[in-house]
Parts: sequence; structure tokens; C-alpha cells
Amino acid sequence: MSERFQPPAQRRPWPLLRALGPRWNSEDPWGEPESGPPDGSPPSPGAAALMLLLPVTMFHLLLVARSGPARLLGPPPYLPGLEELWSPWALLLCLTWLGLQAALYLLPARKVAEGQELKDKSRLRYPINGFQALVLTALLVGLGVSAGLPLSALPEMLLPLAFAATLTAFIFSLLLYLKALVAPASALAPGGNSGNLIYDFFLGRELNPRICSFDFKYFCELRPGLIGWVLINLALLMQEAELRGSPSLAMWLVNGFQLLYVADALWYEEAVLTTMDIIHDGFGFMLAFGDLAWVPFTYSLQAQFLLYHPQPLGWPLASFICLINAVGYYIFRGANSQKNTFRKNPSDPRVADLETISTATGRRLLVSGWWGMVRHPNYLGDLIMALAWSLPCGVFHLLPYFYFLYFTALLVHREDRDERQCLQKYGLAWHEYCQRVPYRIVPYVY
Ligand SMILES: NC(=O)C1=CN([C@@H]2O[C@H](COP(=O)(O)OP(=O)(O)OC[C@H]3O[C@@H](n4cnc5c(N)ncnc54)[C@H](OP(=O)(O)O)[C@@H]3O)[C@@H](O)[C@H]2O)C=CC1
Ligand SMILES: CC(C)CCC[C@@H](C)[C@H]1CC=C2C3=C(CC[C@@]21C)[C@@]1(C)CC[C@H](O)C[C@@H]1CC3
Repeated sequence: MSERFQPPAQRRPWPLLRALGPRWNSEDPWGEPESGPPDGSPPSPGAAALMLLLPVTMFHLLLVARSGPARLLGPPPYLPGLEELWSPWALLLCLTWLGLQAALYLLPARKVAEGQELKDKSRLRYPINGFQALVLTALLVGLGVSAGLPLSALPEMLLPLAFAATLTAFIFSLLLYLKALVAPASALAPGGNSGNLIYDFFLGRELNPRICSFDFKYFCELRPGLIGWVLINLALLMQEAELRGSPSLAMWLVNGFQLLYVADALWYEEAVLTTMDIIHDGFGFMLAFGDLAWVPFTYSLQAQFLLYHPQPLGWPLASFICLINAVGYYIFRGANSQKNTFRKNPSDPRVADLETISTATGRRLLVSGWWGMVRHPNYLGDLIMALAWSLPCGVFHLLPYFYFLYFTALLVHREDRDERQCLQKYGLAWHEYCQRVPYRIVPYVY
């Protein structure tokens, strides 16, 4: 604590975090939020509001994408009744999908990786078979379609499916909350244990909820939502082919770019074990809803938009958009791989020549290569790709740019959180890194 760097007085935690959090420790605003029962503070309105706002936003996007004007900022075209949202078939499909992905998760893995050290000095083990699950799902879907499975009917079911996924996420979070009541204190997440029911339900109490070796957070973060997202994209492409004779170039680009992104995440699955979601955050409604509903139904928005609003796209422009996506991917993958290689083995010849600064923890920080350009080069690459996914939808609607806008806000917020954690971990060394690499995400801009 004594050598911890004191942050500049004018920097305050983000308003969203303060609205979300039960109490911010004013003595140490850069440290963890205090846990333990709240000192009579009122229930967290931020968490309750987000719990309503996130599903409402998702349904708004789904409804607007299929409406003629497709106005992101206008009112929804109509308010669907319960009979349009609720379908036992959609719930069955949703649960079957989860069951299939769980079965694929349990198949023998090419590798079993160890996670970061936990409070009790133990390490959890995780199967590395996400890419295998993607390939097997593709084979099963291919077999199903050739046997007459009506995949192109899926877009008609998006509303009830999204409703079923939201319901599943809600019930699942409730079970996770109850499970955490009997979990030992060492299994609880640093945040999400304030004693405020709504806040804790939202953020999640247990760090790595498991039954035997089945890790729910790790499973949900990468499998059902990400693979579900590309499956929905594929169904939209097939329906477009049925409606218009063949899929449009714009639809091919969106499908191709997003498939590359998902395949990359599953190929480099082990890297997710060092993200703050796995190391630091509890598993509650935010992540459960994010993984099971938000990712598949809102990340497929561009393909949904294109089905109902076909966009002409010539090869010259398409090639330019491919170039933007390639640049984004190059930065994203280069930065992530450089850091992962360095963290695994700093003397690896691919990173051994990079300049670093030492920290009191014994870990070093890269200050050249991608991590010497900005402090979060991987976010920059991710944002450039997000832009490339929207451009095939033209520039006359804001709706397909929703992902880019939301993602910018998410990454700026995430970057701010990560900075505070790194400042706490690395103290003065982090301060030195910030001085040597002054920009956070976009060189000379931010
Ligand atoms: N599509 C989506 O919805 C989302 C995508 N993402 C993507 O997921 C990926 C992972 O992101 P995320 O988990 O946020 O964080 P990062 O992969 O950026 O990891 C941040 C950590 O990297 C280490 N680090 C930071 N600077 C340096 C340095 N100079 N040298 C060495 N190590 C450093 C620190 O951890 P330590 O020192 O402890 O190793 C820090 O906590 C990103 O590519 C991001 O774009 C993320 C969120 C949502
Ligand atoms: C519903 C809320 C607004 C926010 C929910 C956030 C989640 C959707 C994201 C939190 C971190 C994520 C990561 C990924 C997907 C989105 C969520 C789950 C990746 C798996 C995407 C692919 C990357 O290669 C790795 C990412 C890790 C973090």
C-alpha cells in the first residue's frame, strides 16, 4: 500500500460505475469497491435500471431492424404482445442449443489449461476445445440442413428466441445467486458482494461458479453466445438467398468478418483466461445476459438489417472495406498475441527484443511494439473491425452502427477499469508507462 501510486486528485471513477456501485471507497478511489453489508445505502438504482434497460434495448434493436425506416433513435415500430414474444418452442430450442454446447464442452479437449492463481493459491483447470466445438457445430448444422432442417426459418423466430434467452439468463442468474449463498468466502468475487441484493445479483457474487469441472462463466463467455451469433448470421444469409436468389455481397462480408472474429476467439480460447471477466468479475445477470442474449441477438444486427434493407455494394468498395477489416484484425491479433507470448515466456525470440519496464511485482510491462503505440492497441484493432462490419450496410442508417457506438463506450469504460486495476497492481511503474505511452486507444486522439 505504501508504494502504491497516488492518482491525480481530479480523476474520479466513472459516473456509471458510481451509479452501479454500492459504495466507492473514498480513501482509495482506485482500489476495489468495498464489500460487505452496505451501511444503510439505498438499493443500487443503476443496477436495477440496467437490468431493465439492456433487454429493452435489445428488443428495440430487433424490432427496428425489421421495420421499414429502421430508425435507431425513433420509437419502436410497435410494441409486441406476449403472444409474439413467448413460444415454448423457442425456449425448447434455446435449451437444446445450450445442451448441445455443454455436451461439446465436455468432449475430450486437445489441451487443459490452468487459470490464474486464486486467493487460496489454487489454480482451476479449463478445457481448450472451443474451436473444436465450432467445427463440430458447423458439421452438425451442415448435416441438419442437408437433411431438411429449415435454418432459414430462424430469422422469423428471433423475437421469441431472444425472449427465451433473456428468461434463461434471468433464471440462470437467480440460480447462480442462490449457489453463491452456500459458497465459501474464498470463492466470492472482489466486487458483487456488497450485501445489496440487486447490485450483487446484477454483478454476480461467485467468481468461478462450477459444478464438478464444468465452469459456467468460462462456458458461457465463449460458446453458446459466440457460436449462436454466427449461426444466426448464417440463417439470415440463407433466408436472403431464398428471398433474392443469392446472398448479397454485403451479407457475405458481414458473415465472413464476424465468422473470422468468432473463430479467432475460439482458436485463441486460452487468452480469455487472463481477461478481467474471468479473473476478477463475478458471474451474475450482466455477464449471463451479455453472453446468452446480448451477444447473439445484438451482435448480429448488421446481418438482420441487411436482410430487410438490402444494400448495393460494388467490388471496389467491398475491397476497401475488406482492407479496413484486415488492418483492424492485424492490429487486434498482433497486439493480443504479442502480449500473450510475452506473458507466457518473456524470452521468446518474438518478443525478447522489445523494450520493457520493470514493476515491483516482478512482472514487466512492454513499452515498445504494439504496446508502445497506445496502451490498448488490441481495443484499437477491435474498433477498426467494428467499423468494417457496419460499412457494408451503407451510410444512410445509424442502426447498423449501433455495435460500433456501443462497443466504443464499452471499451472506453473497460479501458478505464483496467487502468485503475493496473495502477493498483503496478503503482509507479504504471505511472511511468502512462508517461512513456500517453495515448490510451487511438494515437494522438485518446
Ligand atoms: N467484442 C466484445 O464484445 C469484446 C471484446 N473484447 C476484446 O477482448 C480482448 C481482451 O480484452 P481485455 O480482457 O479487456 O484486456 P486486455 O487483453 O487488453 O488485457 C489487459 C491486461 O493486459 C496487461 N497489460 C496491459 N498493458 C500491458 C503492457 N504494456 N505490457 C504487458 N502487459 C500489459 C495487464 O494485465 P497483466 O499485467 O496482469 O498481464 C492488463 O490488465 C481485447 O482484444 C478486446 O478488444 C473485450 C471485451 C468485449
Ligand atoms: C450486456 C452488457 C452491456 C455487457 C456485456 C458484456 C459482454 C457481452 C462482453 C464482456 C466481455 C466479453 C468478451 C467477449 C465477448 C463479449 C463479452 C462477453 C470476447 C469473447 C469476444 C471475442 C474476443 O476475442 C475475446 C472477448 C473476451 C471478452
